[in-house]
Formats: sequence, C-alpha cells, structure tokens
Amino acid sequence: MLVEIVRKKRQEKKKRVEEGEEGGILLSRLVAGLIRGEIKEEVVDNVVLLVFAAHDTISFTIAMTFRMLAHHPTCYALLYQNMLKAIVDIEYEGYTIPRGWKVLWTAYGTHYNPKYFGDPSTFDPSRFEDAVPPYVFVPFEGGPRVCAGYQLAKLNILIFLHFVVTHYDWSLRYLDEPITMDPLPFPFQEMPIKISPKPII
Ligand code: HEM
Repeated sequence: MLVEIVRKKRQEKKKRVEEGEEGGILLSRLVAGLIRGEIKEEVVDNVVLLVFAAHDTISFTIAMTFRMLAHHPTCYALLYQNMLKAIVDIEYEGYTIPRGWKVLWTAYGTHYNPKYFGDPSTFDPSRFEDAVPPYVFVPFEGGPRVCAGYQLAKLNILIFLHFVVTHYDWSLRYLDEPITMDPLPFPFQEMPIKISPKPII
C-alpha cells in the first residue's frame, strides 16, 4: 500500500519538484528527495520507521502509565491534583571502548541501576523531584541519535493523561495481569479498562 502511495505521490510531484518546489509534509519532502535522486528506496522504510517509532512507543507508554497509576492510588491522587493545577516538565560515563567491540546499551541497564535510582523497581515518581544527572534518565536516549519525536511524544502523552485523569473515572479490568516484553512492556491481556465520564459537580 505504501509503495503505491509513494509511486502516486512521485508522479504528482515530479513536475513541481523539477520546477524547484520545496516544502510540504514529511512524505512530500521524502518523495522530493527521491525525485531529485538524493535518496533511493528509503522513502517507504522511513515512513514505516516513523509509524512504528511514533505509534507503538506512545501507546505502550500510555498503557503502562495507567497500569502503574492503577497500582499506586496515592501517586494517582497526587497526579490528579497536579493535573488540575498545571503541566509538568521532564528532561555515559567515560569508558574506553576497545576498537572493534560492539556495544549493546539498554535503557533498562541504566534505569534499574541502584547507583542512580534507589530501589529502582519501585514505582516512585517522586524520585524525579530532585534533579537527575545528565544521561541517566534516558528513555529517548540522547546525543546525536536522540529520539526525533521526543518533544511530540511527551506532549502527546501529557495531553492524553491530562484529559483522562481530569475528565474520566476508570479502573483496570485485570489489575494484576502479567506484563510481557514484545519488545516493549505491555500487559498480557491487552489491559481492558472500564471508563466513564466523571460526574459533573
Ligand atoms: C514514548 C514515546 C517514544 C519513545 C520512548 C521513543 C524512544 C526512542 C529511542 C530510545 C530512540 C533511539 C533509538 C536508537 O537509535 O537506538 C528513538 C529514535 C527515534 N524516534 Fe522515538 N520514541 C518515542 C516516540 C517517538 C515519536 C512520537 C516519533 C515521531 C513522531 C519518534 C521518532 C523517532 C525517530 C525518527 C527516531 C530515529 C532517530 C535517529 O536515529 O536519528 N519517536 N526513539
């Protein structure tokens, strides 16, 4: 399907790109690059990357956030109070790596390191009240390959959370369903929730 969309777009844009047209949405820009011969078949790959990078990450994060909130009513009450008031804000050590080595770093390795986060497996958002050193809390990684959509992702999640928390009452159908890793964490029974608008006071 995507290949067909790109083919159509390419036909539509050919003349305009040859006349020097710039701009448009990401797909238009990628196709323009294709027409100018700057990139080859990477258009489809990039769109697929973006869909997965942008969709599953956000939806899984939101799902796991609600799961944690359901398990921690005190945190939830605090969040609710804060959400009513305002919006929040978020934000390597020097090793010598021998030539030829491949390095596999995972965020879990750092995020579960008790050196940086005491009692790391406890859900405790208050730990972020004190400043965390740079490159220690890195869900979006950092440096030149930092997630290209991290601002959008944070905003998206925050807005979603804000509206659900302030407008709805909800509960998890299976509070303790197991979490599977595939490769992102997600509840095994797909986390059905009961949700209803908050009564108007
Ligand atoms: C909770 C949501 C998200 C998380 C946790 C997340 C996490 C990450 C991480 C860790 C990387 C680095 C991968 C690597 O090279 O090792 C990355 C890369 C990337 N992310 Fe995200 N991401 C999220 C949402 C998004 C969204 C919404 C978009 C686009 C709208 C996006 C687009 C990208 C792209 C294009 C890259 C590749 C950047 C590059 O290699 O230059 N991500 N993301």
